[in-house]
Amino acid sequence: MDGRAHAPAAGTILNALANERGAAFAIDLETTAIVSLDGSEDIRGEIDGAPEADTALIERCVELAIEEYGDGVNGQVSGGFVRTESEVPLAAGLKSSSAAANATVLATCAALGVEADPLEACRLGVRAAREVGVTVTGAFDDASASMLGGVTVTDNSADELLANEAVEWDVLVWTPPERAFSADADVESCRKVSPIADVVAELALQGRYGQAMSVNGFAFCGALDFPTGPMLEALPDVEGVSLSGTGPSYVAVGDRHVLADLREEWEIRDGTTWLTTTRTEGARTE
Ligand SMILES: Nc1ncnc2c1ncn2[C@@H]1O[C@H](COP(=O)(O)OP(=O)(O)O)[C@@H](O)[C@H]1O
Ligand SMILES: O=C(O)C1=C[C@@H](OP(=O)(O)O)[C@@H](O)[C@H](O)C1
Repeated sequence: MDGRAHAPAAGTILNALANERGAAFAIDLETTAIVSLDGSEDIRGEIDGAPEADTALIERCVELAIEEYGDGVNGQVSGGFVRTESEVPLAAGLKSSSAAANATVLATCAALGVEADPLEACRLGVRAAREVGVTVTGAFDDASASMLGGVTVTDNSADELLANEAVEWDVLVWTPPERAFSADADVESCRKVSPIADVVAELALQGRYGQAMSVNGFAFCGALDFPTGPMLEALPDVEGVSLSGTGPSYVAVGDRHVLADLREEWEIRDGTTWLTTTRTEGARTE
């Protein structure tokens, strides 16, 4: 019993580490999960190109999805194999963990021959992320953007969707070579910027996403000690620019020509850039 699914990565509008409200947008770079289910005792995970990386998240996603949706298979399925392939690096602030969890839950459902409700499937992946400790708030903001596409604004304390809007933007992403695991982020420092995060949440709920992003970027570069230089290179010509998640990537949105010029500046530094777009379609089964 095999299944395959894809889920997009995402960029940040509001980091939820300050007050548990977050906002994110899906981008056109994706993670694929391939799941094979059988009657074996255990679930084995593999991450393409990252043999040392922790596979607990995707293994727990398969396990929870079998528990939740496996009724019809009458004990024929107890274990299996899951493999992810990703266009974005892990722990770079581009929500690879949310994309991997969504793709894995949907691929498991496909293997079981079940069509899951997208938000239910998304909350299952968030539960797995909490259980294996790869998240601070559960990151329902990132997970819902990846599952539904477009922009989402959420309350991660209740895994509640506050807004979801399809947007068509050009997007520039820069990922430096370093990695920053969300679970290691300085949460106490992020909580200090919660009055600013409240303003960002209001801007996001009014649909003023670009301004929200830029305010978020300055606040969280300060809280997490990332440079504001890449933001100042982008402003004032872009619509919005921010540190994405807990870093180290930055994302900018705006006119494609402006982003192409900005890419030349960001490319002077080490790392990788992508000139891409938002995704209005979220995760999907093949
Ligand atoms: N493509 C992937 N496949 C499987 N697990 C992944 C993948 N990407 C991330 N993860 C899991 O999520 C953890 C990193 O999560 P996090 O620090 O939130 O990074 P990100 O910003 O990329 O989501 C990894 O240690 C790994 O357990
Ligand atoms: O673990 C978490 O609760 C979160 C991690 C951050 O994202 P990254 O995983 O991209 O760093 C942040 O943007 C998000 O709002 C909440």
